[in-house]
Amino acid sequence: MSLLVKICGLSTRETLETALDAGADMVGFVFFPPSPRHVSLELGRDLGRQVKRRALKVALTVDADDATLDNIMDALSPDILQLHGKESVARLRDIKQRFGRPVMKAVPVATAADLAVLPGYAEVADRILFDARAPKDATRPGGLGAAFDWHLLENLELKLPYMVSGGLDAHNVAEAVRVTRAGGVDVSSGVESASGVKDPVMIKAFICAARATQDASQELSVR
Ligand SMILES: O=C(O)c1ccccc1NCC(=O)[C@H](O)[C@H](O)COP(=O)(O)O
Repeated sequence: MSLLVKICGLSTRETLETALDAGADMVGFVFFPPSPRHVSLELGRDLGRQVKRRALKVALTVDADDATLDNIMDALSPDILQLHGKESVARLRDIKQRFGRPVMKAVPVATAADLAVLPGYAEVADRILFDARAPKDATRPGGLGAAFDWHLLENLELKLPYMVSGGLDAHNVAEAVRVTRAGGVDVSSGVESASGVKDPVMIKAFICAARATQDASQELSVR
């Protein structure tokens, strides 16, 4: 199974095209106004049309209500709903039933105790995104460019696919994959020249570095 690469927080046609051309498997759009990467429904509709099924469209929300999700579904028609707030297992079940899309639940990680929520989410979510737990005074629950201790996932046994995120960049993504054995990687800050400003060169470098981890593991497996 090849490594899934997600570029999150895309908000311009140019950088979206760069991510698609470079082979991103998932492109994430943030619908959370306090974020520097927030996209309006109109922009989300426009960027969504540009994807043209070249990658999976991921709508990222934080504790969004049904009306908000309805509007996002209409504008973007996302392939995956990424829930990055305090959504309960029951809320996940409700969202899946109501909107009929796969759900990726973000799980904030700071200590091993944070993994206690996994059994409940694993019953409903389609995928887990491990991210660094945001500081208490943070203005948003993710996209902060901070890594967590990947060794907390070293012995993880999870029956559903998971991605690792939080402070990744072209230089550390290989180590993150090696330690966590994640089937996917997700990045936002690590491909930006400034907060919310995606950098095409950094996007290409990240995807290249992520793909190289596959080549390395395939070489090992054929030896
Ligand atoms: O990216 C944001 O601004 C954001 C805002 C609110 C909730 C989640 C957010 N991002 C979630 C993501 O999926 C990020 O890619 C993930 O947290 C990793 O971000 P980074 O550490 O900046 O690479």
